[in-house]
Amino acid sequence: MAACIPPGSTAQVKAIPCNIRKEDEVKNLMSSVVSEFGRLDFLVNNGGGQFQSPVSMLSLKGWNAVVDTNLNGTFLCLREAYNAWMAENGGAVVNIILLISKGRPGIAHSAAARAGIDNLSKSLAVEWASNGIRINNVAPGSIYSVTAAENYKDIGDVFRHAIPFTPAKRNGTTEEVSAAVTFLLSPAAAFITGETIKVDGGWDLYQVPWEIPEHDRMPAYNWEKIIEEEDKPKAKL
Ligand SMILES: CCCCCCCCC/C=C/C(=O)SCCNC(=O)CCNC(=O)[C@H](O)C(C)(C)COP(=O)(O)OP(=O)(O)OC[C@H]1O[C@@H](n2cnc3c(N)ncnc32)[C@H](O)[C@@H]1OP(=O)(O)O
Ligand SMILES: NC(=O)C1=CN([C@@H]2O[C@H](COP(=O)(O)OP(=O)(O)OC[C@H]3O[C@@H](n4cnc5c(N)ncnc54)[C@H](OP(=O)(O)O)[C@@H]3O)[C@@H](O)[C@H]2O)C=CC1
Repeated sequence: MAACIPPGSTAQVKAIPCNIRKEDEVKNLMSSVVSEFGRLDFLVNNGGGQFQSPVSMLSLKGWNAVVDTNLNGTFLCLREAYNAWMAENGGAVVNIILLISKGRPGIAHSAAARAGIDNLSKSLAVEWASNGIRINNVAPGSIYSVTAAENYKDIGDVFRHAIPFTPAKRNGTTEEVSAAVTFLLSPAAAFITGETIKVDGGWDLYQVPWEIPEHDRMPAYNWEKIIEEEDKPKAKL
């Protein structure tokens, strides 16, 4: 990242290790930023992820790991950024979530956690408005990155698989996500809070990439049969 800073710029980059699941590490991260740079104007909650699994196969430990990372980690970062700086001085926050409007079969644990973040953002957009804090979400579609591809290599090429489900017929880029994040943090979004921007090439409006096997396990509602059952003599207790 430091190598990307143009010569002559006053921008600085500093890495501070932090596991967002650890309360003390999150507290240290936020207070270190304030003591090092004197302010904390923006927070982007980007850390997150999941593994693919049908819910029926999920252990509680696996569910907890994903909820802890995505929902609890975001909560801790929000609360500590507020305590360390934003309560007194305002700020702008962007949470990176998932496309969730149609559920996310296959990664339901993460979708549930991200839906929690989506709703948390709406609550905080109101709770923290008088502190001068705006909070929004970005929901990426299928965005190719070397690190994400490496994470899913065991279950096939998920990024190639996503292309037919994306009206734009391609994956997005990390720069296209950053553009939306930068907009939401900027004064250009001064009147936007509690909102989610999808950066998905139209994915969310299109199909859900989940095959439902043919089945007849959902019988139609049958009025006559219900009346018949109700007319039968009931057992006396
Ligand atoms: C439709 C198709 C969509 C396919 C998916 C397509 C998604 C595309 C859109 C989204 C893209 C992205 O998000 S890109 C982001 C890419 N990066 C990531 O996703 C990072 C993923 N990794 C993580 O965040 C973390 O490792 C995380 C998953 C939260 C687990 O945290 P921990 O390290 O603490 O947990 P672990 O100790 O590894 O595991 C705890 C338990 O979790 C379960 N567990 C962990 N990894 C597992 C795995 N691969 N398969 C099964 N179960 C697993 C086991 O029960 C583990 O217990 P034991 O059995 O006892 O070990
Ligand atoms: N790529 C895509 O198509 C999509 C991505 N997203 C989301 O976008 C975000 C960025 O993902 P992407 O860049 O693609 O993939 P990456 O795997 O590169 O990014 C995930 C990041 O989260 C960090 N992270 C995970 N757990 C923790 C933790 N406990 N504490 C601190 N940091 C943590 C990882 O850190 P480290 O490298 O140190 O492990 C990594 O930098 C994630 O939230 C992801 O779920 C959402 C939809 C689609």
